[in-house]
Amino acid sequence: MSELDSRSPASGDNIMLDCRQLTRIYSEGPQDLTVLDHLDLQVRAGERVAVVGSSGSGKTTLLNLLGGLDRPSGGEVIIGGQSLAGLGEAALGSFRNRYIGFVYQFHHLLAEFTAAENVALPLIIRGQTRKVAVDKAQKLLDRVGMAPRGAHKPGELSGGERQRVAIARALVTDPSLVLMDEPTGNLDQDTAANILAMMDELAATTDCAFVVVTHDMSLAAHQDRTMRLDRGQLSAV
Ligand SMILES: Nc1ncnc2c1ncn2[C@@H]1O[C@H](COP(=O)(O)OP(=O)(O)OP(=O)(O)O)[C@@H](O)[C@H]1O
Repeated sequence: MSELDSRSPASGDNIMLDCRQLTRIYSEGPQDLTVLDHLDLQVRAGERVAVVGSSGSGKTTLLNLLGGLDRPSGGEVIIGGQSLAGLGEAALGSFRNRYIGFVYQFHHLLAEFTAAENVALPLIIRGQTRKVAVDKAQKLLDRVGMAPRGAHKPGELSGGERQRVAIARALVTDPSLVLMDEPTGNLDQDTAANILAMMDELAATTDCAFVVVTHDMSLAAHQDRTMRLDRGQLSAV
């Protein structure tokens, strides 16, 4: 967080993610659909928050706004003191690459690249040399227990292994915020337990904030707190 710390008033009070009055209205259909309605959420550095809610309640919509993949109809998302509203498209892309890690159930690893190359890619995009990027990628792969499989392409890995590679890729840039959508979906219990243990270690050793969307109540219970999304608002569970 060093670069953000120096320019961030919000990080002084330890709030890493600050959503204020976040509203998203879809206007494409015959009727406007208000999915998020003046939603507030604060997540501290090093804190893990689970978001649960029924299908269609707006969890993906929320994650997309938090990750700067979509723009709100109202309100704002502030990460480490930086309002995403203040960033144009190119700056938003760089900010995302630098400060936000994404882990989705369908991990979108690039099939033609090895696991190590997939993990190194966000650093290469950021302008790091290939050597620096690959060295750091190897460290992250080691951390998720995947170092011996770094030379394999995604098609040669199991679902759980691919998910661990995706987590390494999300963390390789030392993000301030990690957004996870069903990170243990499709995984067997042992692999899911491994991933939970890894998240515990990360939360204890970095000041990264986590927002974890899940239907899995045991995964939710494992986070520091759980919020339920309902009718466009979050409330504590
Ligand atoms: N681009 C869009 N245009 C119009 N409506 C949309 C759009 N994206 C999502 N919606 C609607 O917004 C609501 C919330 O969708 P969202 O995908 O955020 O829910 P969710 O909680 O992630 O659901 P699930 O758990 O089933 O994945 C749904 O009614 C959905 O149909």
